[in-house]
Amino acid sequence: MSDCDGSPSTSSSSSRRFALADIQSATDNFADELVIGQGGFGKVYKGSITDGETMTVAVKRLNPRSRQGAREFRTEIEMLSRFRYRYLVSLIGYCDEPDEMILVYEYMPRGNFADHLHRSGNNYSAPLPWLRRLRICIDAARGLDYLHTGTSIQPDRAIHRDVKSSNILLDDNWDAKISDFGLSKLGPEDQAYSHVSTEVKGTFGYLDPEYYLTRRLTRKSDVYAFGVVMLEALCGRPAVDLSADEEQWGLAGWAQYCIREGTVDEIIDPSEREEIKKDCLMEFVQIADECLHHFPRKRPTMAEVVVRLEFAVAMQEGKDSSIVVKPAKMPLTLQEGEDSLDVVKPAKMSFTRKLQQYFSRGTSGTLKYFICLIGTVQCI
Ligand SMILES: Nc1ncnc2c1ncn2[C@@H]1O[C@H](COP(=O)(O)OP(=O)(O)OP(=O)(O)O)[C@@H](O)[C@H]1O
Repeated sequence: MSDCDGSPSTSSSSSRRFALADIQSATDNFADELVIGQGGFGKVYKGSITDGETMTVAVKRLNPRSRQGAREFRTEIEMLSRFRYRYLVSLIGYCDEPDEMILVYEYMPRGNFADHLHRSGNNYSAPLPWLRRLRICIDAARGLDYLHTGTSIQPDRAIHRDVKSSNILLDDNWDAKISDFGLSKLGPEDQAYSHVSTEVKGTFGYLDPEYYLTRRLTRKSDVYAFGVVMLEALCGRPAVDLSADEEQWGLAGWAQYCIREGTVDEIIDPSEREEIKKDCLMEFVQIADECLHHFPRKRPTMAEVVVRLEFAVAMQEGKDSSIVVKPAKMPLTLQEGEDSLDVVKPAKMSFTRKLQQYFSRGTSGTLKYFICLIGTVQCI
């Protein structure tokens, strides 16, 4: 496959620019039988490119009538060329010609998380086991944490702005990756809580009410949307369901009401009800509830969410339940604008090892959290 002449029109030096003829041959000239999805951007095709070896890819072709348009096309290329990580879908290249805007991604054979949770689409076969749902949530949370905090090698930070279950894709091994960066915003630089003022964009059912009211976008809007995804994973219901009774139209509001009333058992996906262990359920529901906190500052960071979901997995697996680590109040003085960390729940001792592994990748935000946690654990 040959590169087009001319340099890319974005700063995407690490993504290839393809000729339209290459994409046409990869997708059998956009054959209908190769369509694997459809979003606001346009149709997505399964394709095959040969560059030395043959590789299966997903090809997203901009519908010229799409409202999303050229800006999001360029944002997607910019973001995915900058942010490369195992929990973010990889952009292989793009085609940018006068009448065509096309994105070429690694192919994710098991489709999106939403189809599996809501029993729709071609990829759905049987209800996902609870542990698989938990692990998918952890992978997605890691992807978002990376986006929010960067690393010492890759210091950029970003807010995704369209976190939802259909933007979590699954590979053959059920490993999950975040996709669809067309609405993402780079920055803010340092503080977990600093914001950018921007037009409200996203998807109904996942929109942070504070962002909607104030247009102040922070990473915590992604955290809110992630809380909705967690509820979808627990309940097997979509974020918005207009076929349900009126008070249940929005999953976030309905689930939070049930949590307050102590009736959360009733909204668990029936296929999971017998499977979920009680302490795991309590931890999971508490994390989701905190992600949906009305005040963005009170929501956890994605780094905290990752750690606490790992605790939830350990509880579900029933590992080392005799040794419990109980984090005390955080000893560090938080700087103006940083998130409160004193919401950490009791956790299991063996977990500190996993924590060390996790934090060894050395992101500044997560490292701070690790120091806080290790500094305060005590065995009981
Ligand atoms: N890399 C990929 N591998 C496999 N399937 C994919 C890939 N990218 C997208 N798809 C499939 O195509 C569908 C549509 O994707 P797309 O990102 O265009 O839309 P969306 O996120 O579902 O909706 P919207 O763009 O309106 O927010 C996805 O839900 C998924 O099922």
